[in-house]
Amino acid sequence: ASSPSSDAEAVSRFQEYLRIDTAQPTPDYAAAVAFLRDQAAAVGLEARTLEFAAGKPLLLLRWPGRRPSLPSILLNSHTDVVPSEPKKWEHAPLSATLDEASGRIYARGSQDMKCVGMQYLEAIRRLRNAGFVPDRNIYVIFVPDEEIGGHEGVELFVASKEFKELNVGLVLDEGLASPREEYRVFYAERSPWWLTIKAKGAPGHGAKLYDGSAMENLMKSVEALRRFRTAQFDLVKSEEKAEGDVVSVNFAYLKAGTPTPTGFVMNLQPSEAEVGIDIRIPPSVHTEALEKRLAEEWAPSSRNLTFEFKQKGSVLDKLGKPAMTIANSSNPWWPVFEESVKRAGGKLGKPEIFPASTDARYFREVGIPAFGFSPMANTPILLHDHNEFLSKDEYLKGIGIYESIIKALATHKDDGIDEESRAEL
Ligand SMILES: CSCC[C@H](NC(C)=O)C(=O)O
Ligand SMILES: [Zn+2]
Ligand SMILES: [Zn+2]
Repeated sequence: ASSPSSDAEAVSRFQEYLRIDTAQPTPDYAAAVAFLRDQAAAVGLEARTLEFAAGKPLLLLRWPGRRPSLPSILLNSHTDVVPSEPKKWEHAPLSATLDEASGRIYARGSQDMKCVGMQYLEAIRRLRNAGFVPDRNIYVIFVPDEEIGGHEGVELFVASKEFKELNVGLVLDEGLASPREEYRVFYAERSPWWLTIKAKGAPGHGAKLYDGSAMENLMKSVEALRRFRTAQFDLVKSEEKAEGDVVSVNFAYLKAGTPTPTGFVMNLQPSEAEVGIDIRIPPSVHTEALEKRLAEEWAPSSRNLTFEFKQKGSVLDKLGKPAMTIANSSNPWWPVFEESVKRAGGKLGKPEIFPASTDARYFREVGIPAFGFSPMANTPILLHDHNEFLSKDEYLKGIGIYESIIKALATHKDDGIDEESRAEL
């Protein structure tokens, strides 16, 4: 159970974690893992640091269950965060300032997703203090590199023998804050495509109108992609489709021109131009069809354009079907999860497709069910934004929610989850 003094301690542990600079592209993973190992020791969990890529540690914690042959629960969080523009924040993003008047804790990672990692540990601390012993093994992992695609983090972990030995039955990973009273829960996600389109073209005088300049070639692509973007966005605005059910297109950067020490040459049409694009594709959309449009319509070689994928995620399982976790009672884990949230006083919205990307896709791809969930209600969605914050009270409420979830998931019942194990007995 919580008390005012234990709550204050939990909040200051959260702030301590937030103050460790794990921003991409140079996250201090060593400091994060050292801090988390201390936390794990204090909670009484076994710890192993695994390193599937040099300098990118993955911390694996274990709370042994009474019946270790049962499928286990894996609680995932990533230790890295996205960079920030400190000057544009009200409180420095590494300060983890607790604004006394509003109760908000400002920090990069306060929503995405240092909150969740620490809430898992705090919930386990409370359950252990109350004498609870899980039936299943409970694993907690703190993983690197999620924000840059997870290739040297969870992608390698899922392929490892260490992972197979865990016999994972269900994964919990990150969700999103909810401005409403209902928590959001996610059963699938869109595929991430990060790509560059490069244009070449004839250089020339800035006063001359001519066809085939690099900028003209590129802007035609940008215009076509914008038309597609508008059509998709209109479906969301008219509430015909949810955010996770349309293709999103956003421009990350534009690069062109001939630089000078003070700016750019203005009367010279450049011979090269480039745009960076972030595209997210729902599981229901055929990526082959989109790739065809990319090659023929958005970046045709006939207009001197080339494209390159920087990230080309897929959300397909081994059979080539969209990797989705069933979020109804035909998946025996679902009612256990759903009821445990309710029991702790939480309300759950309708399960959704996550609009961005998470490491959960790597687990779903190998057939392991995964729910995306971050218990932050009554909170604006500020991940990757300036002034990311989470209120102290929501943070503490989330610990109680995880206490209930972990307790329920850890407990073996005759609910269909452990049919195979029962047959063995
Ligand atoms: C392509 S992996 C990047 C992961 C990141 N996840 C979140 C939740 O912000 C994203 O969607 O951009
Ligand atoms: Zn995240
Ligand atoms: Zn993120």
